Amino acid sequence: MMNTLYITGAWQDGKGDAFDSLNPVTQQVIWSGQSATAEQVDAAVKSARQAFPAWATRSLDERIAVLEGFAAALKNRADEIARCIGEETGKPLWESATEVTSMANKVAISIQSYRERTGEKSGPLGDATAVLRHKPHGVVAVFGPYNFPGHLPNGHIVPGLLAGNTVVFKPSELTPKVAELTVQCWIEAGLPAGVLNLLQGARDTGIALAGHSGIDGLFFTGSSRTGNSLHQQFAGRPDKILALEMGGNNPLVVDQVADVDAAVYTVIQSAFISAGQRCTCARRLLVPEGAWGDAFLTRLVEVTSTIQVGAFDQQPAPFMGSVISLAAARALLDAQEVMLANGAVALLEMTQPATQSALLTPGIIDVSDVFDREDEELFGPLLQVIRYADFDAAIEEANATQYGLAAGLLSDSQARYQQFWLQSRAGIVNWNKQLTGAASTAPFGGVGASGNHRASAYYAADYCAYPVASLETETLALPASLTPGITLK
Ligand SMILES: NC(=O)C1=CN([C@@H]2O[C@H](COP(=O)(O)OP(=O)(O)OC[C@H]3O[C@@H](n4cnc5c(N)ncnc54)[C@H](O)[C@@H]3O)[C@@H](O)[C@H]2O)C=CC1
Ligand SMILES: O=C(O)CCC(=O)N[C@@H](CCC(=O)O)C(=O)O
Repeated sequence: MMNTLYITGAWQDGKGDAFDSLNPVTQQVIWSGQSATAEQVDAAVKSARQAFPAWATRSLDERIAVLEGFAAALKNRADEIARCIGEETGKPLWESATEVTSMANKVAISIQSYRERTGEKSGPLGDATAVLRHKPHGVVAVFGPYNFPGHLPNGHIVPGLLAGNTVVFKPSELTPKVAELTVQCWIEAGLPAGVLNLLQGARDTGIALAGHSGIDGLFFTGSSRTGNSLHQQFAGRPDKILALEMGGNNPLVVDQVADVDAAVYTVIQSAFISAGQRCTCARRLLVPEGAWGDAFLTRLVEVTSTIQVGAFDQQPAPFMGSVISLAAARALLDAQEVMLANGAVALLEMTQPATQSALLTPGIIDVSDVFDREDEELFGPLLQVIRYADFDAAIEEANATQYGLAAGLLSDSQARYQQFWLQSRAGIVNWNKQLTGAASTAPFGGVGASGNHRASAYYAADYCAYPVASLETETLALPASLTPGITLK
């Protein structure tokens, strides 16, 4: 147990509670360490503060060179990092590899976005020049979730550093090893000491970092519950920037389409990729009442029951790996049990083939007759079906959520899509495409309980810097005509 925190360019032991990271399928310990204490949180924030002026005043090209070095380090170690993601989260290797690619691609996309959204602009205004430039906030905390332990914190860290901020990174306590490897790549890229600091730990470490008076902002990806408590912690601090990317209870509406198998495939990609552990996953599938809807569901269940579930390195490769932990598996099974007790019908029951492994088989349950359905995100491979009488009712049901991250329609009718797009309240609205797999070249964020109007991905540049408007002229001179009431004698 050593060297798990990275502060002022040096690895050091955590002095707080000990914790382990487990392979969710085998329960083998793959990382052990101790969390940061409040003193170590303080040291990390001070380290970032000290490093800030020099990093912020480096030229953009110098910062870009370090970022490009980081992308190169990721590519050099791509197999090792993908393996680590697979081992720590349970994600199949093919999928973990795409996560590393997304991390490396984030660099070029962030540079383009920085130039386009927060670059420099100028033009004549009267006898002066009006200039728009952007400045970094200072020291920012980045909090990551476990489901994309590399890609999602990276989506805050890369644009944050590019803009000139220094960072204190607190990854999920369920994925400390991926975070450690990521920081090693930054070190290989030559990032100066103090510019990025790593604090390992769980909720208490997070609370200490979020409440530290020395941070200028916090960029968060995680659950709505944690995001809400951070928002409360930031109450009365309009001087600090808070970007919250949170969960969803995403609807996918199926209309009576011609290509049933294409619809089935798209539903599976939306609901069960990453074992249902994406914030964009479809949680509620809205299917028309009647014979066509019955036949569609029969086919969906038939194909879903053939989905291969297995360990991250199983060959041939599975489509779905495990959920993150035995505790998460238990909570999902309990939630299914409660819904079944409340009148839901299992079309395909989600099961746990082995009690000491977090592998779950995909489940589909019809909750149409459940009275007072809970509007909660169930973060796993459990899809809830709701039957609808007509298209207006489907849209009403789709919007019946406190969240507003993603919503989708599978339909052969453009007119229906236009209606759906106009009436949907969500930050991602797709037509005949899976809900998951959003592009980093587009903004990414939700409304309602899914976010606080600070979209990430391509728009992350916006919350990483603030605009400074200047009126400039090299010569200080009197105007041609003076304002009435002033006399210069
Ligand atoms: N909108 C988006 O971009 C995305 C949202 N998510 C959401 O993330 C969730 C899954 O990730 P989890 O790791 O379970 O999220 P989580 O909210 O449990 O944890 C996220 C981070 O916050 C920390 N944390 C937990 N409680 C805290 C507290 N009270 N104060 C400060 N920090 C605290 C955790 O240690 C972790 O680093 C899902 O709800 C999912 O929908 C995941 C990916 C993308
Ligand atoms: O952040 C980006 O660069 C683009 C958004 C993205 O990658 N979204 C993914 C993952 C979101 C999640 O964890 O759930 C997606 O839409 O599948």
